[in-house]
Amino acid sequence: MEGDICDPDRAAYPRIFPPREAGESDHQPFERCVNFPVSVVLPAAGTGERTGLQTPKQFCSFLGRPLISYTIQAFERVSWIQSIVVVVLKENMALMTDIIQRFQHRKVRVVPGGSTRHRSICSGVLALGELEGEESHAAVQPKVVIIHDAVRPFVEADFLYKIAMAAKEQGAAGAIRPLVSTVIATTSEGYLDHSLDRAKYRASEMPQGFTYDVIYQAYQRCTESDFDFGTECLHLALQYCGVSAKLIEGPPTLWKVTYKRDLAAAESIIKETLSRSACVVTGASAQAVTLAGTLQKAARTWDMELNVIPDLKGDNGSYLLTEWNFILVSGSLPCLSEVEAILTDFKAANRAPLHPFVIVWVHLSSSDELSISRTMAEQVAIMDLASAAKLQNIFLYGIQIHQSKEVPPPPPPPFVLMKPLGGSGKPWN
Ligand SMILES: Nc1ccn([C@@H]2O[C@H](COP(=O)(O)OP(=O)(O)OP(=O)(O)O)[C@@H](O)[C@H]2O)c(=O)n1
Ligand SMILES: O=P(O)(O)OC[C@@H](O)[C@@H](O)[C@@H](O)CO
Repeated sequence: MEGDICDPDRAAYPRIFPPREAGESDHQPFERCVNFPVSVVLPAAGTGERTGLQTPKQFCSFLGRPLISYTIQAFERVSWIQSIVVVVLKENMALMTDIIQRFQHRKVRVVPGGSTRHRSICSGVLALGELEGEESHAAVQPKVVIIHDAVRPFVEADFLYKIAMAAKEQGAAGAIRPLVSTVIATTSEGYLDHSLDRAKYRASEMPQGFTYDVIYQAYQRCTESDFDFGTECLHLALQYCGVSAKLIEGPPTLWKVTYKRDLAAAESIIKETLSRSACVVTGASAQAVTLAGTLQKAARTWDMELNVIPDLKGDNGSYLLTEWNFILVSGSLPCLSEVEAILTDFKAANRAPLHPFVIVWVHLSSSDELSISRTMAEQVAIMDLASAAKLQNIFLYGIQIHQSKEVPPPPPPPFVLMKPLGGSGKPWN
């Protein structure tokens, strides 16, 4: 049914969420989902000439991670998207496969692109009709295809939901934004011919959605000239399938990375949003899970996203590659081995810590017999560990929350960071 609540663990996904615009609705803890198969085509076979860089912009790295990995993650975290086809130049297919493996992306297939964006998108759409390998078990031919430029990393699940639902109803749907500049027509001699009434026009952005049949037919019927010079999929749907797309005004975060300045803007947004997310590792301790749950609820009021996981093993290992702030909550007697283990995991993940990581070790102690000497010894030990971690560009903080057995536990304190033990980095928030 439309709007079914599903995937209540959505918060468990690693998230990059674009800065909230004034008045935007608060982050929803649950995700609306659709009840028909939806797949995504991410055209990423361009060369990014307008950036003036050798590296195509979709492969430019921010905080040790290529731009396209952030875009893929934005779609991966949407549980009702069954599969993602990334379309890259043949010579970049090995690189793209490596990125998928390194950042443990799921539901992703790579296909070769073409000499123009339309040819690349068409290649992705055709691939959705030819399911192969393990994909054929997990995914079916989609009812709706979402097409989204791989260089638009800031896209939210709520907007994708709107586009998918409108595409299913209407056959096609697209994101639009108000024009910033007026559109004018020029004469062949380079003079003004006429200007368009800006109020009547909008900028066509991405994501766009189409029923599979519409976009498939549109590409079957369009001309070579469309393939070579066209820039608008919505036009093909209208021209060759008679489907007039539903237009939905999107948030300003849907902009496309086109010029070098856009790369700098994207990096600052990624950094800003990453500083507002953290991974809480609770271990097996029920006490730690309780505190983490309280923290997660409180963090939402600070516009922060906390992913709560028991450990960093298996699939959760991907957090070591995508998260920058970790809160290790240990309810047992302080065992530095948990901290040492996470530092070892970081080393094994071979993260190039160009920017400081932060690990906050929260130790809940309820024993009244904690001897002063023991506490001192632990503090010295963790400060030594923090000094060693700092050489890896990891700032280790320690917080000890001691509650006596005699006194009922107080409400969890507002999460205030202590001065770093041994580190000297800025508190992460
Ligand atoms: N033959 C092409 C050209 C573009 N794209 C993709 O379409 C998206 C939007 O295109 P654009 O911003 O124009 O990217 P480039 O073509 O790489 O940029 P430029 O025109 O500056 O070279 C990008 O993700 C790009 O990789 C594609 O898949 N295949
Ligand atoms: O023309 P470019 O390849 O730079 O970008 C593609 C854009 O035209 C396209 O993403 C939107 O305008 C929606 O169709």
